[in-house]
Amino acid sequence: MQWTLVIPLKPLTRAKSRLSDTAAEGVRPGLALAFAQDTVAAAVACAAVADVAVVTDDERAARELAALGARIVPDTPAGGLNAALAHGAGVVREMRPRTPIAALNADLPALRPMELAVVLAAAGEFPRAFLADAAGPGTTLLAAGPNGELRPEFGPDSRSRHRISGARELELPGVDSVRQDVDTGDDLRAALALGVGPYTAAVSAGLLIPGS
Ligand SMILES: Nc1nc2c(ncn2[C@@H]2O[C@H](COP(=O)(O)OP(=O)(O)OP(=O)(O)O)[C@@H](O)[C@H]2O)c(=O)[nH]1
Ligand SMILES: C=C(OP(=O)(O)O)C(=O)O
Repeated sequence: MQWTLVIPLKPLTRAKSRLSDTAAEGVRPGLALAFAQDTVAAAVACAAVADVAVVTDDERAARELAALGARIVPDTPAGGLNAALAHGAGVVREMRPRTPIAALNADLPALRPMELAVVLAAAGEFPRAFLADAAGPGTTLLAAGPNGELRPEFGPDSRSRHRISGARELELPGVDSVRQDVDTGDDLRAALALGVGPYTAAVSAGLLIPGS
């Protein structure tokens, strides 16, 4: 099965506010972009992925991520993460009516293409499925098969929201890189320990991260 991924990215100057104790205000936009670049590069390199659509209004991110092979979808004026994902999924389905779709967070700097392929193969067994984030209460990937709607419920407690919505939770060993999103300094240390991609490695080399 060949998937289309929908990756949401808010304007870089507003991104990653919970990293304020780890990265100064002037550094956070570049760090958020680096996370997205490593995420998109790994997604594009995944054998199970036919197309990557990034939903963003950020011009710099759009330029850099298009250069990696992503299709850019302008954000919806409705605003908010779930509206952006539903909008992106709608645009994708207009172009490819029966493509399976997976929403993927843009903050997975350790993402490995092989692990993403394992998660997508498992997701393909169910009409809707999701993967919890490494911290536990969140979600990093939500998938819908060829005939299913995404119905995203990202945000606080999205793991239980996705479970309640009827999506199947994927419990898989060996897919840490798909679960390790980065919201806090501790998350960044965990991602660096897994091994991040080249964009995040370059930017985080300039940060003094205690404990890393
Ligand atoms: N296109 C789009 N993406 C969004 C929007 N809100 C959040 N996102 C993206 O959704 C993912 C999770 O977002 P959040 O956890 O809310 O924001 P964040 O920038 O990762 O972190 P914080 O600022 O610390 O909350 C990230 O990839 C964001 O860039 C939105 O309104 N539009
Ligand atoms: C929006 C989510 O991600 P984050 O952990 O980045 O807030 C989520 O887990 O639903």
